[in-house]
Amino acid sequence: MKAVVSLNSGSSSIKFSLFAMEPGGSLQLAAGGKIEKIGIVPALKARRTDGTILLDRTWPDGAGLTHADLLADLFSWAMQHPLEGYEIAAIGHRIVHGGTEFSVPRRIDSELIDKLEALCPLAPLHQPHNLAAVRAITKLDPDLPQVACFDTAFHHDKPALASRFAIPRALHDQGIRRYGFHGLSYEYIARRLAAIDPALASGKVIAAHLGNGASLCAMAAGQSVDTTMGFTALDGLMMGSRSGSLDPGVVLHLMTQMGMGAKTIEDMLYRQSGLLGVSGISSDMRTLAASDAPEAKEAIDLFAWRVARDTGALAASLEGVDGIIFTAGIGENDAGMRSLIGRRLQWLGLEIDDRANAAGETLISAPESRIKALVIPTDEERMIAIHTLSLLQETAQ
Ligand SMILES: Nc1ncnc2c1ncn2[C@@H]1O[C@H](COP(=O)(O)OP(=O)(O)O)[C@@H](O)[C@H]1O
Ligand SMILES: CC(=O)OP(=O)(O)O
Ligand SMILES: [Mg+2]
Repeated sequence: MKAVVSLNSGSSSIKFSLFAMEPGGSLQLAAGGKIEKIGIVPALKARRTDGTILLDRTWPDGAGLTHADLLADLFSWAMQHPLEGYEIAAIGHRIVHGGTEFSVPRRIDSELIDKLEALCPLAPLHQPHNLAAVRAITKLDPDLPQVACFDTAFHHDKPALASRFAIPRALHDQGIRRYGFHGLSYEYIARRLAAIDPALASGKVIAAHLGNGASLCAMAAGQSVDTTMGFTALDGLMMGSRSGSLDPGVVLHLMTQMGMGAKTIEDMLYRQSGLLGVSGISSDMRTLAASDAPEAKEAIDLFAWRVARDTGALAASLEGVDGIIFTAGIGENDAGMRSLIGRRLQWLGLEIDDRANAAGETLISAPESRIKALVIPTDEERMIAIHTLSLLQETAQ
């Protein structure tokens, strides 16, 4: 049977899935897995949908292994152990930055790769890894169709005001504007919410994608109207190792008063800040949650405070809010964090049902809550596969 493979290189993880193309046109997950904790202790797990473990590996001394090293390992394993019964028809990739030019999925060719390469400085934790995977596959099989699915695309049509920085117009015209990211995740959440709670999906919703990268998206009737990330995925919320929004005066001070160069500042803001910088312990929320150190607690509290503060800002963008959705690694799994955020949003009328929250149910708000809260696991890989398949079908016609 023909299949589509999705590759999603995040900042701390590489997620992958193989979807069988069913005769009726639907996509059936056949196998999938992830490499997580890249840069700390990488761990790889892959399993078939029936639960059979295909691969289970950790690299205890692998803090220095890059996305490219781990991808090379994964590809060489996949070449030696092809899933019997499946013929790969195409590979879809999450490409974090599409810039001003790319707002719909595109078939990848060398010209597109060159244009996307130029955007690497705007997403140093993602774009180089995304393109490294594209190139590695081109080398293995130059004729295999590959499709780029952009994280920025979902936000492309948000209102003009939400796309503009208050800087000279000419810079906006040159592309220095608020793009927004995690779009494949939000697109998937919008679709799932329409199936789970259509009335809520047609209202005003704030989705919180809280993973190693973290952002919020304000959605009106399933469309993005505002989001916390901007020109780059450094903006907005505090993240695993990223600072999130920062007074731009700090950057000027670091340069002019402390003699720091651009590369040093980039490393500090992207790789040494966020949960890692504030705790001094780890960028990984599980490690902080298990720690007794006051610095770990402060990092966790700051994370929750920043989420609550920006939720207030997006509620103002939306002029109201009917529901909040938690998703991604922290949002889906960390009931303690959801509870901390929930408490800070009581003023908005949110009442978390502690039992439902601890049990990891879908609806975690209490019946008397004025706004709903839901936990919906994201599936960027499925969204990538859906786009890849529809592009294949369009070009085949
Ligand atoms: N059970 C859990 N409890 C708390 N945090 C978790 C849990 N599982 C994963 N996380 C956190 O989720 C984050 C990774 O999220 P993920 O969405 O997988 O990252 P990426 O942005 O790399 O795709 C890490 O901070 C990790 O500690
Ligand atoms: C855009 C972004 O931050 O992605 P991730 O959460 O996968 O790092
Ligand atoms: Mg991610």
